[in-house]
Amino acid sequence: MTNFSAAEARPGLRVVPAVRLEDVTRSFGRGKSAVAALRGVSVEFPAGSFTAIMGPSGSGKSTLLQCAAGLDRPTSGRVLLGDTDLAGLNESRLTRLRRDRIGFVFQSFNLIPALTARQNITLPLRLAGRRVDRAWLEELVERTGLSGRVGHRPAEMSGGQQQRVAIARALVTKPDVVFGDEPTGALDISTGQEVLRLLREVVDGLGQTLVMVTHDPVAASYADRVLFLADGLIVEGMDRPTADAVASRLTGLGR
Ligand SMILES: Nc1ncnc2c1ncn2[C@@H]1O[C@H](COP(=O)(O)OP(=O)(O)OP(=O)(O)O)[C@@H](O)[C@H]1O
Repeated sequence: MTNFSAAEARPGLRVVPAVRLEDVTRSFGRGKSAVAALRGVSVEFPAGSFTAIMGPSGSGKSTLLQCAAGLDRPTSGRVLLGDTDLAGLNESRLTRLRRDRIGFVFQSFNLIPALTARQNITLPLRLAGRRVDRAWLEELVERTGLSGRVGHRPAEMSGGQQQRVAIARALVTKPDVVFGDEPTGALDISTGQEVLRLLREVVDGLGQTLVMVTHDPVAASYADRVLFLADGLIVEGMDRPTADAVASRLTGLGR
C-alpha cells in the first residue's frame, strides 16, 4: 500500500487534512465478473491544496472521486472529511454533509436553466435553509468575474460564464473541499484556461481545497500535485507539475 501523505507537520501540531482515504477498495459485481475499481488507495488532500487526479481510462479516477465525495461507499477502508468518518453516516446525514460541506463542479455545468445566475449560485443555501451572506455573495460574484451577469439565465451565457457560475455555486457554502470532474472538458482551450486560472485563484486567494479529475495535462499543470492512478492504485505523485512532465508520465502509463 503506497501512502501519499501531507507535507510533514511541525512536531506536536496535528494537521487534519481536508479529506483522507485509508486503504479504500471499491469492487463492482461478484464472482468471475467482479471488477476491482480501487484496490487499496490511501491518500490525504491537505487543506488549501489543489490536486489533479489522472490516469488511463478505467483506472478508477471517477470511482475515487465518488468515494471521496460521499457519492459512493467504499467496499472496504475509510473516508474522512476532516474528522468525520463518512461510513458512520446514514444516507440522509450523508446527503446533508455533501450539501453543506462539499462543493461540486462538473464538466456539463449542471445549472438550472430556469434560474438566473444569482439564483443558481445561492441554490445550495436555499436548499439548506441558510440565509445568504450578501458580502460573501458579492465577493464570489466579483472573484468569478460575473458582475453585471447575475440576472442572466444559463442560456444567455457562454460556456465559460456558466462554468464560473457553477464554481461560485460550489463555493457559496464555504465547503471543506471542492471536487471537479473534468471541469474544463466542455470548454475551448482559452476559455478552459480562464477557468483554470480562476480555480487556481480560488485555492491561492480563498484557501479552498480542490480535487480535480482531468485527462488534460495542461489542466493538471495548474495543480500543486498530480496523482496518477493505474488499475485502481495510485502509482505516483508529482509535485509542481508541468504539462510536459505530466504528458510524458501519462504516456508511460498507457493513457
Ligand atoms: N457502477 C459500476 N458497475 C460496474 N463497473 C464499474 C462501475 N463503475 C465503474 N466500474 C468499473 O470500474 C473501473 C474504474 O472505472 P472508473 O469510471 O472509476 O474509471 P475512470 O478512470 O474514471 O475512467 P474514465 O477516464 O474512462 O472516465 C472500470 O473498469 C469500470 O468499468
